[in-house]
Amino acid sequence: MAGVTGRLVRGWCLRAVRSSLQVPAQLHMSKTAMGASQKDFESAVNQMKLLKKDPGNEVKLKLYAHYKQATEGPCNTPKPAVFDLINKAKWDAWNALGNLPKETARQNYVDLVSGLSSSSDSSSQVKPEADRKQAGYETLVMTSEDGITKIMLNRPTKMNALTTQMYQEIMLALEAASKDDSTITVLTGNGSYFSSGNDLTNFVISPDELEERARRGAILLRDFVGCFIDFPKPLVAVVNGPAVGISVTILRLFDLVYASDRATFHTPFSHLGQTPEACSSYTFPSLMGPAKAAEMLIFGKKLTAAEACARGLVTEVFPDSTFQKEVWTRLKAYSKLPRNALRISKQMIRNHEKEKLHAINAEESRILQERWQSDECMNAIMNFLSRKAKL
Ligand SMILES: CCCCCCCCCCC/C=C/C(=O)SCCNC(=O)CCNC(=O)[C@H](O)C(C)(C)COP(=O)(O)OP(=O)(O)OC[C@H]1O[C@@H](n2cnc3c(N)ncnc32)[C@H](O)[C@@H]1OP(=O)(O)O
Repeated sequence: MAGVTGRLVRGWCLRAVRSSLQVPAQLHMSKTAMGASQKDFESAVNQMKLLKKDPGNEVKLKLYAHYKQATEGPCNTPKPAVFDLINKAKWDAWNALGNLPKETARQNYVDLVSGLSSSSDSSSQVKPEADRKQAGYETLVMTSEDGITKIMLNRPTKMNALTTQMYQEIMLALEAASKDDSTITVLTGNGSYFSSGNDLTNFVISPDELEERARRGAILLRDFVGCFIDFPKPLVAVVNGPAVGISVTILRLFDLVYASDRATFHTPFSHLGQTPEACSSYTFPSLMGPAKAAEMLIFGKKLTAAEACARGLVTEVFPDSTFQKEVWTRLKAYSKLPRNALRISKQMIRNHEKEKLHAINAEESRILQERWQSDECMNAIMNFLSRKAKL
């Protein structure tokens, strides 16, 4: 009986909404953003030889230390005499990396060099100081100013619900932000919502397409979340209003989460016949304990901003009336901090669990691929679309 209902629902969805969905090609982040290969490392070493501007002693020491760690592992030479100042500074820098894995050191070295190259490239170009809006996005507004790249979700009349095009544009925007000369990257929403999560019209498809679309949806989801796991710079969420679904679960992959006191945090996965994503099945219990995580992820309890802050999901809550002013003043000050130190510190905090997060992301995406084809999920989507069509 349920199967028949499911088939009817799927047929109804197609007829009722008459959507002409196109399936865009899947987008993959470049290998460099995912982890530096030996080739990336060698090319960064060669790039350093061509650098025209002296990056200063502090940076040179970091480069030295990461080069040694990447090629030889933890510091293995005797400590130089106290008066041998240069060699002692080099030894201290290398020794300070402790047991940092070779791969991480290699990635950090590549990031350091790429930061130096992009800042020397940018200094050779004449760019206006004013807000630089970047063209080419239909669902986002991307701007760069004062060392901050801002990615703003821009479907305010649909509460910034995430279409498949939007997931792809966000991935492109993150890739661009990871390589630009900004210090901090911010994600925020235009209008009253931060985001209402996955756009449920992503499910408006014909029954014979469902299996293939679910397969592609799972790849899209995995790649999308993967970009956040791997994002190399400090990433800040400016949660301007309510957040639903994946726009809540993804927050644990940000480095700072600032919320207006008007924001709410809602993950109604069970109501939609779906299951948690963006690694939240692991990150939420580890953040707030399994009992509180269950309340959100299994039973769909909606949290206020203050509650989300108490559970560690939000860094700080601001009154809505002063939210934008206070947050941007704070971020502008942070963006003046030494860029490479921020990046390296972020990576030191995040690298420990990266591999685990990728594995969890893959598993959650696989489970959702099955869920999307279930009658429970299709019935829930139909309920939403029926209300929308005022049937
Ligand atoms: C085959 C499968 C392929 C799938 C590929 C996907 C790949 C990645 C998947 C990642 C998994 C993510 C999961 C989630 O995020 S689960 C959460 C999903 N979101 C919701 O359930 C929210 C649904 N929306 C609402 O409940 C309400 O709209 C809301 C409470 C957000 C606001 O209510 P309000 O009454 O204030 O406003 P309206 O409902 O009138 O909204 C205004 C218009 O915006 C449209 N809208 C809003 N949110 C969504 C949405 N999420 N999906 C689609 N449309 C949305 C709403 O319909 C109104 O539109 P109209 O003016 O045209 O009626």
